[in-house]
Amino acid sequence: MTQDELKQAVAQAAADYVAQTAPAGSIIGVGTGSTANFFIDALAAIKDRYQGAVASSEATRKRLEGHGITVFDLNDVSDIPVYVDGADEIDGGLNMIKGGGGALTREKIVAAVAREFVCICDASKLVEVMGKFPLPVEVIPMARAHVARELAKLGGTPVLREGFVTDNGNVILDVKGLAITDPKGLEAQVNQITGVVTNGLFAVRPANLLLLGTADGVKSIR
Ligand SMILES: O=C[C@H](O)[C@H](O)[C@H](O)COP(=O)(O)O
Repeated sequence: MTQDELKQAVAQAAADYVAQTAPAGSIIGVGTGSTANFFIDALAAIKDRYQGAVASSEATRKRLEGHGITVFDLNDVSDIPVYVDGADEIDGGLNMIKGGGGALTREKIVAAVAREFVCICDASKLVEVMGKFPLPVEVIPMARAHVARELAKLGGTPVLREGFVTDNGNVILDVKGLAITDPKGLEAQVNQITGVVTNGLFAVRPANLLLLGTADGVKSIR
């Protein structure tokens, strides 16, 4: 199976899971990225059961609307039974690195409201210790140099994502060389740096369920 076929398989498994568990008339949280895009396409087939969705990025909002799915402002929504999104890396404790597409902050906000986080990945994303994938950190532009110096003190090598601006008007520093043995501690530590909006570690709020696309089929890991 190709990587895209694995992503499509987990996206379909997630849509089936949503159909089984999310109450009719509810609002679904939707992530960002190539795997989430396959999920949006699968969600379109069952869209009439739901009121609509909350999007974690402008790209996701456009794709949802392209399928005729109503997109709600998160401020108008108090209950999201399930949030479905991909990840750049995920470990056995279902902690994740996200933000390869730069949508980490809105993803973290929607995930914070959701009752359940379902992560959908192909098998290449499951790792023992996270950190091979550079950790994305969203930063207020005027704080870029200060935050970079502070991240270097933590042992990382921050690299500005050139020519990229987030949906929130900020920049991204991708931090290489971090061995993430304490994901929750590092998530909190990086978020303490003044000028950081948030970082791509999802450990304070890890996934509840991983649907992993493998050559032997989709595996469910809790
Ligand atoms: O900002 C992007 C998101 O965190 C994505 O969920 C993540 O980068 C994984 O994307 P993909 O499914 O394209 O590998």
